[in-house]
Amino acid sequence: MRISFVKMHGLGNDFAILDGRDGDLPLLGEAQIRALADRNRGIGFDQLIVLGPSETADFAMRIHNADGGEVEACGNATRAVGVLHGAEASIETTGGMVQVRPGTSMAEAAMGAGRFEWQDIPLAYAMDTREMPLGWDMLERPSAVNVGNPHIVFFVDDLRAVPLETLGPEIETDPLFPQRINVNVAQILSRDSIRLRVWERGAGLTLACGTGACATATVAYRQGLVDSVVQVTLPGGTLTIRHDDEGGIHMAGPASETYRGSFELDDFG
Ligand SMILES: N[C@@H](CCC[C@H](N)C(=O)O)C(=O)O
Repeated sequence: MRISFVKMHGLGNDFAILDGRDGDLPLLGEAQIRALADRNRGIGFDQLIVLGPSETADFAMRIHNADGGEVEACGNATRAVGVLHGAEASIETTGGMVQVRPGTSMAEAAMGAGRFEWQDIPLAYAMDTREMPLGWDMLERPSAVNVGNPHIVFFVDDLRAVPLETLGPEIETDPLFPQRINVNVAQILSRDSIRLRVWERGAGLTLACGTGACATATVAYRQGLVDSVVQVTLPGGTLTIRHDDEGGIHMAGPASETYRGSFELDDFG
């Protein structure tokens, strides 16, 4: 079976998008997704995005990391899918409902409110974003927030000094996090500017993580470190994150199509 895809990216966080909104896509297995994600032998992407029909929203979006695992939310893909769709839309994800409003090579997305919990266990000290008494080497006293998907956020004085390529996988797979976790390391530059690097669960170091930017900005805002509108700069570029009066998180930033193609499913297991 031949399957068409659209390759897109948001700040260099890249996706292959399969459009099954008319309902005729087969379900791909984890091994097939891993093979397609291979940057030498497959298409190569951080996440595979599968669009489908929805009874509660304009359409549904399922998200798979490069390791094949299905996850709940993806901020950069939300904007990319908005640009692909070309009109304002509500999108059902397993992490909740999101709204997207596309412009030219950019989109704004309403990502919902952050839930201050630690994986399945809402902890008293995590509920109000207080720092948690935990540490991994030079990364200490994180906060945890769920913005559809789970994130842990560390604030540091010098982002460049953090070996995220070694600490990221260690924290992601710590037995404290049975569902694994996205690891954000951030430096506050001013009340409206944050510098951020993210080790993504199931994808590793990426050029940008939209939900990571939302998670980091919302923790920083709740802790009084930044204003309600903040620029979050990742290796791939900058997102604007805004908090509304109800606690909703809004993200704005670029997204664009790279190319279109197709693959033979049998070639990928
Ligand atoms: N790149 C994404 C997040 C993708 C999912 C994440 N790795 C997870 O496992 O939750 C974004 O832009 O938000």
